[in-house]
Amino acid sequence: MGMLYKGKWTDRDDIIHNGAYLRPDSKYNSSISADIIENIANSPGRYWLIGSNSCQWSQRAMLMRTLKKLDHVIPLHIAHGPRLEGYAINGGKVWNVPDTDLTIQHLHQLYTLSDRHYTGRSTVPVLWDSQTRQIISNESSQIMLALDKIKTQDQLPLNYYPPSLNEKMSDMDNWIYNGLSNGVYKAGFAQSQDAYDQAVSLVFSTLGKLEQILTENRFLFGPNQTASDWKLFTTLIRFDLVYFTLHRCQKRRLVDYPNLWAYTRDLYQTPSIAGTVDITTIVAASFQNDTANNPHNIIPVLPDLDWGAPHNRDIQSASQNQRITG
Ligand SMILES: N[C@@H](CCC(=O)N[C@@H](CS)C(=O)NCC(=O)O)C(=O)O
Repeated sequence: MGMLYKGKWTDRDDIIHNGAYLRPDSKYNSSISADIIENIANSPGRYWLIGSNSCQWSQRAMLMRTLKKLDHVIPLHIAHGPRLEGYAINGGKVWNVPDTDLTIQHLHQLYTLSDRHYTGRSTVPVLWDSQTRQIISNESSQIMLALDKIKTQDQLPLNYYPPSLNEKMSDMDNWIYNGLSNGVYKAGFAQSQDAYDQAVSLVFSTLGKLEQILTENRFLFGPNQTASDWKLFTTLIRFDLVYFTLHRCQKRRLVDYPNLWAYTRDLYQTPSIAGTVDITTIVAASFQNDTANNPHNIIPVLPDLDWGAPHNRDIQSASQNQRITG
């Protein structure tokens, strides 16, 4: 896949250790300051979100932008195209870095614009400050949290991080990340049987426990959606399409878990969300860019999944269906 080393693109990877995949921490991982959050609201068009339609981490940030009605405040650029040096920024063509006369072709060039000695992976999503030409964050969870805090006039007063759930959400997010959301990558990128076995076992024990939790609750923490649900959603929606086959997580499909499958449809049917899900690109880009698992670049035929089928989960908590505001 390749990465930047001291500002230069190299073939190094640094992600497999003893046969196991180890996702490096994002380099711009700190929490986004209150000043920047205020600036985002007050300077529409200054901060850009760069994401990819195939990537579950990008989709988390893109979802939050949509849920919080920030589309006119934070422009979105979708990175796509052949990955010659990591992510192409604009389908193989050049892209004008916003508010500059600079053009780039690869995502990694945005990283070296921000820090010309950057060492690390160049990943999406990126929150980019077009004024200072700096990456503000390349960590989806920090971007989500910051977007949730932005207040604009025409926004619904929704809060996906209710303060009362702070600790519980953080525990839930870590558990789901380790077992499932990153677990499917540990399974898919494993280079030893042992590493694969361990990862897959954790994937399915996590799914089993989630199925249980969703027997009692419409969403992870009750009748209201939280950011934890949206993080989980971006993994679940890819499960039968990509992780089941390409990453060999094939003990059970998402559709074999009645609660999880209905829960995923419930989230998918939330207004404006379907527009952030590009099934065709999720499948095509995942299969075309994983030459280790799919050397001939064959894109599989999509499974028949009816995302629009009634989910019937609102019945469960109709009496308590009040939004948390904040
Ligand atoms: N922890 C990061 C992970 C981001 C990430 O790994 N993105 C993948 C795409 S799904 C990527 O850009 N990979 C390119 C690479 O590792 O070179 C986040 O949640 O934002």
